[in-house]
Amino acid sequence: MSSKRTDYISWDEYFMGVAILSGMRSKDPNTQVGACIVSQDNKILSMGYNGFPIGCSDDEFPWDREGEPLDSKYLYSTHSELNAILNYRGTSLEGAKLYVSLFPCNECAKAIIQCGIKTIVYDEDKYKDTPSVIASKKMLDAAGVRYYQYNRSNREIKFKV
Ligand SMILES: O=c1ccn([C@H]2C[C@H](O)[C@@H](COP(=O)(O)O)O2)c(=O)[nH]1
Ligand SMILES: [Zn+2]
Repeated sequence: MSSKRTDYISWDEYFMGVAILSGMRSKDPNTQVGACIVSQDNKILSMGYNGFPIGCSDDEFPWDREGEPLDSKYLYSTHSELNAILNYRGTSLEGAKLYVSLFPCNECAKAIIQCGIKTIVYDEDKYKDTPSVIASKKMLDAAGVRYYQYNRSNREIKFKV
C-alpha cells in the first residue's frame, strides 16, 4: 500500500508562491510586487500585482523612478495589495490573510485595515527604514493587524512541463 507524500508544500509556501507568481506579471522594471488574499479557511479570494490602471498604457505611462513627478511612475502605479483588494468580487474580506512579496506601504496599509484583512505575510522588507513603511507598521499595530515575515524554505519549486 502506498503512503501519502510528506514533501508537499505548506500553506505559506503555496500562497507566497502564488503571490510571487502574480508579481511576475508586473511590467515595473525595478520592483515587481505580487499579492494574494486568502480566506480564513485557506481559499484564494483575490490576487494582484503592481501596474498602471486599466486604460493607462504600459507603453505610454512612464516607468522611471526619478525625474519630474509627472514623468515618473509613482503618481500612476497601483500597488499590488490595492489591486488585489479591488480585484475581489465577493462581499467581504473581513478576517482574510494577505500574502505579499514586499511589505505594504502606508497607503496600502490604510486599505488593508479598512477592508478587514487581519494578517499579513510578507517576503521582502527592503523599504523598512522609509517613513512610508514605518507609518504603515504604526497603523497596522494600532489597528491590530498581525504581520510576520515569510520563512523562506530552501526548497526549489519547479513547474512540471
Ligand atoms: O506597498 C507597495 C509598495 C510599492 N509597490 C510597488 C509600487 C512600485 O511599482 C514598486 C516600487 O518601485 P521602486 O522602484 O522599488 O521604488 O512597488 C507595491 O506594489 N506595493
Ligand atoms: Zn502600497
